[in-house]
Amino acid sequence: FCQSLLHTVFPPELRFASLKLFHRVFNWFSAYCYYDITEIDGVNTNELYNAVQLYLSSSASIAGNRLSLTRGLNSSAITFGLSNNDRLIDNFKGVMVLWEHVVTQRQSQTFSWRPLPEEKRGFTLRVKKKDKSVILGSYLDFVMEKANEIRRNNQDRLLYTNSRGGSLDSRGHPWESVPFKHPSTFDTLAMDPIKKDEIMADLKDFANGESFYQRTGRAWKRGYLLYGPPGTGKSSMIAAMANYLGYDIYDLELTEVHTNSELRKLLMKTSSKSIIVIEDIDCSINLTNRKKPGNSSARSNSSSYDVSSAPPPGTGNGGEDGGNSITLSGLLNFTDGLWSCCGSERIFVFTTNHIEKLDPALLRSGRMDMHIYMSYCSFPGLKILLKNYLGFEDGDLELELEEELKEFIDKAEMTPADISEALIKNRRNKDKAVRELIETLKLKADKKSREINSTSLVEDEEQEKRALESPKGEVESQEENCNKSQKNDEQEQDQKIH
Ligand SMILES: Nc1ncnc2c1ncn2[C@@H]1O[C@H](COP(=O)(O)OP(=O)(O)OP(=O)(O)O)[C@@H](O)[C@H]1O
Ligand SMILES: [Mg+2]
Repeated sequence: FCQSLLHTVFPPELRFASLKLFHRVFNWFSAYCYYDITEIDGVNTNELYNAVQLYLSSSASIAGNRLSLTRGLNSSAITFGLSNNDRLIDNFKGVMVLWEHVVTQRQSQTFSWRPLPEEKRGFTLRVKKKDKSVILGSYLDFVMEKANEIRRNNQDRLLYTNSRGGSLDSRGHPWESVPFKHPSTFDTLAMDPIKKDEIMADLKDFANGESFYQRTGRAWKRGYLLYGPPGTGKSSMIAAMANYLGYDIYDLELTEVHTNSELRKLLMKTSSKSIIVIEDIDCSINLTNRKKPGNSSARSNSSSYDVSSAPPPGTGNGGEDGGNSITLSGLLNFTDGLWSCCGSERIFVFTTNHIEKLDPALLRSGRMDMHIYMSYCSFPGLKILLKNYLGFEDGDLELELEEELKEFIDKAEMTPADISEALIKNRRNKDKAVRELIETLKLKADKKSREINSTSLVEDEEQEKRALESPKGEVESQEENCNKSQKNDEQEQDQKIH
């Protein structure tokens, strides 16, 4: 009645002014303050709204009588949420706060770049005025952190990639994301079990090492360099790492990044508990020689990356040179410099097929903490594949077949990718699969040994020719050299295997 009286008696301006005054007086005497977290902030989606919704879902599922259920596209879990205009009390460090989910109809469609939903949704947080500092200081950070944790535990990990040409999305982010669903785990990864355990222990130590990193004054990050021939499981290893730790993956496409400062901005927008991946780093580094069309040659020379004249990492301008191209030192600053610490708990993984092509600056100790050689399939690796693809447990395989596999697997130099293909083909008939695999291994081993023989034969012939052509004194020294280089080759191979 009062409201209708107010409507008829007072003009709208006066009504508005009196309401404002009423609110001001009310706020003055009220013991509470209120914070509104709306779903849409201007035209952008408010991330805090989504985080609060997820955070409250953990307590709402226990406390609430009426809940709204949601399941995101491709998500594996259902989240509970507060229904419209429902309330929930939360406790943080002994401080009681009240959350209310407020849903109102949007009055009229105002002009905007994209159509807005008809309902206006938001959370209102009610806090006692005396507790304001606690809440603003750490509660909202805690809510964000908790929401991320819930998302990760729901197996809703994300795979990010940098947008084409460095463009930003509608929310101003340079990363685009999709749900990450790679099924690779350390159980499915075929490699030497001792090496695998070592890597898993290293990852766990890293994830649990907050106090260690704090104590030793090191940034909480770790670098892994995965190298080896194609198809030996480098990408699968990255997926296994992410699944093991529950981290998001940022797959950095270096060819889409044009300047060092762009690279830094990308880094700033990554979250903690994530793996930042640069695949085929050797190919990306070659790209640093790119020349911008139309650049003067002097300028492009100075902005290009040159192995011999690469400035030491961390030397300020870092070869930015007007920001025309991304340089090795820019990349090193990305992983190592001050900016690399703008988040925490991050893992950098670089992969390459040709470690020998990489600049020593990338390989020096302390930069990439662990160098992991992904080798051709070894016998322990093969056993894992036989178990996963055909269900062979230890001792299931006939001794004779096992011996044959053991004999030929190293000589054949087949990648786990090749072997898994061979096993998939005959997975309905286990015995046939093993028999065929042995045949393939034998063939490949034979081919390899013939290749080795033929190359050594050619070398011998060449040596003989040279011996005939040159005077006697030189022959001896050439033979010596040859022996030396053979020895070196052998040593190199030994080192690789170890
Ligand atoms: N070590 C492994 N254990 C189990 N499966 C493997 C392994 N290596 C390769 N595979 C299989 O082969 C496929 C290709 O492997 P992956 O993409 O991980 O190789 P890569 O080393 O990253 O190759 P590239 O150097 O070409 O990127 C995978 O999908 C997986 O099924
Ligand atoms: Mg790969």
